[in-house]
Amino acid sequence: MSQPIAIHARFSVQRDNFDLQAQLALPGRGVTALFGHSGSGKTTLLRAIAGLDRHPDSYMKINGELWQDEAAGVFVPPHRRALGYVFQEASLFPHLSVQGNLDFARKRARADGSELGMLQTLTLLGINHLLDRRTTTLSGGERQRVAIARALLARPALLLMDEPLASLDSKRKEEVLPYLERVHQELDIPVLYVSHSMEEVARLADHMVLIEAGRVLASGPAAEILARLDLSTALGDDAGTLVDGVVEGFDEEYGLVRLRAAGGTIHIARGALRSPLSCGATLRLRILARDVSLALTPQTDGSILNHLQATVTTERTVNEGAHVIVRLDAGGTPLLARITRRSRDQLGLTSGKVVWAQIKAAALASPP
Ligand SMILES: Nc1ncnc2c1ncn2[C@@H]1O[C@H](COP(=O)(O)OP(=O)(O)OP(=O)(O)O)[C@@H](O)[C@H]1O
Repeated sequence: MSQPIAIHARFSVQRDNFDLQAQLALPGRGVTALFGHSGSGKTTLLRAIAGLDRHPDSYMKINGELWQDEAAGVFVPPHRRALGYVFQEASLFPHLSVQGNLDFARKRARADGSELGMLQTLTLLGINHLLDRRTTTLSGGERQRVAIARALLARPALLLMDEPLASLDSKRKEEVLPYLERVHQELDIPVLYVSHSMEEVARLADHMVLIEAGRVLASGPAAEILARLDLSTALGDDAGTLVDGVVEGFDEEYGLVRLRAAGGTIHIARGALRSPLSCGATLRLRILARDVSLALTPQTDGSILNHLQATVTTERTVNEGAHVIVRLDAGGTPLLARITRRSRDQLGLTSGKVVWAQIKAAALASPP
């Protein structure tokens, strides 16, 4: 569902070897991922939004409140902006307990902020049992959960997260991600989430801003951006689409889950699910273009389990003419397939042709 725009911003950053020109119009609710390669300008943008760095010719307004308008000489300093900031490494006060850190944030909370009480916040992040602990004795994942709770208790109008999982190993990331998903579901404020991990973006983001070399290449609903052929070069191996499915049953003997998606049934290993799901539960899968192959008839003598009937809509040649990314419509759900140009010619693919998209079940690990 599209959200009304609540954030209007424009930043202009000039550095010796880098310049950023970004115009943003972002929704007032949900997670917006700022996605781009290392050095593309994500942190620069987040710091500008927070007011940690001040740049000329810049502008930032949220919910009708003006934080910066250099043309009019307006600049609200960071400590006066109603925002929470979670950094890569949790910067907690080491001399205070977890409770002390949280009390500090609560004292500084905005009177008119959204009503997320202490108990609700502790429960949301699963940190009730840590209150008496010194922050120096916490694991990395626990520290980040406390840092997120502290940011929320300040009742921000905007939550900024700069790669909050980057300093954690994959096991700790998996520990924290479900809490981020819960925060995402419960919070009624916009979250800007910087990441260069497509896994995190696909899992958390409703909206996406794709940044390349200081420029906004695209901005909009994450599922739409990921399915855009014209961005497939920028996304490289991350090109793929998000597909929503409903669990329709289990194949107990082979440890598989059957998902009903718009284009047909998709099998995925039960062990690849991050939490046990029951029939009727919805699941979002990320299907990478490189994991989809195409056939003119349903192949029953191969190892690939998932076959979705789809229609070719458009295509784009990449990798110096060797590959083609084909965009397909599978019962209303967009899919991308990366195949060789030679295969495209052998199959005689043209717009409107009906094909079978084959997706290896084994490629659909930990969704999305
Ligand atoms: N304080 C600074 N002074 C000078 N140059 C900087 C400064 N901070 C960042 N840069 C440069 O600006 C560019 C953008 O950096 P930025 O940290 O915003 O990128 P990023 O997309 O967040 O990267 P990463 O994913 O690696 O964190 C880079 O070329 C970086 O070297």
